[in-house]
Amino acid sequence: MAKDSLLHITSGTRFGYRTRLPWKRVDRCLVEVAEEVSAGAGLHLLVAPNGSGKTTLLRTLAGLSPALQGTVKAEAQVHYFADELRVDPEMKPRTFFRAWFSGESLAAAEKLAETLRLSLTTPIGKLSRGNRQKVLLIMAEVKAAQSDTSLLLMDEPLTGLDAETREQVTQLWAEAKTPTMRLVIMHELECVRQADSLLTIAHGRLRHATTRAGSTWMETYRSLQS
Ligand SMILES: Nc1ncnc2c1ncn2[C@@H]1O[C@H](COP(=O)(O)OP(=O)(O)OP(=O)(O)O)[C@@H](O)[C@H]1O
Repeated sequence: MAKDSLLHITSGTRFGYRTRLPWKRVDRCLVEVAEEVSAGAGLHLLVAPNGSGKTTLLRTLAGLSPALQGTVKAEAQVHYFADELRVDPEMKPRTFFRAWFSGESLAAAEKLAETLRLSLTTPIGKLSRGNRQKVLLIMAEVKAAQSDTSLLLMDEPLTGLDAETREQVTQLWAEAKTPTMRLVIMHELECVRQADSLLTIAHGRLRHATTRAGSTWMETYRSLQS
């Protein structure tokens, strides 16, 4: 594993799922890794068409499902955040944060809620989609701040957020003090100004660009997809 690399996926690794037919088990491969992938602290975007295997890839990196073949190594505390917060809808963000954090971490979570204009006293089930996302985003930031080195795997964390909040969140990511690698699934590349690399899935292959082809990552994305 290269120095400063927090995530390493060896070439030949295959991501997908297994189905069981009555007489045998069948591997359904969604993503193959032809060239090894290494990435370190910073913001890494995972952008690919619907149904191409992004969530499956992220869940495998999180250890929630096995790789069909090959290995994945993470040299960091791994935290996975699904695309939706699944908790008791009656729970309020304040109670949620108090269940997870105390002391300085709890204070940091409550401060972030204020910064992002999240009501701590509205039941989570009554919050809008964007406001529910804020609970997840705050959770992720405080978790990252608690570890020396973290790998945050986030499935569409910016979905549902208004433009101002997106701006604030990407700013928070850029200013984070602890060495954190964020691998973030997203669909709207336009809202990201600064990122360290872009991963995509094209024709079932994982592709990784560490330099931007044009003024935005969109051009890089298009060239990797072609
Ligand atoms: N355990 C499973 N059993 C059956 N099908 C599965 C399983 N896991 C994933 N799939 C299928 O694999 C495909 C890829 O799913 P995945 O959710 O990883 O894609 P995605 O790129 O995240 O999609 P989206 O952008 O729409 O969220 C989908 O067609 C999905 O239905």
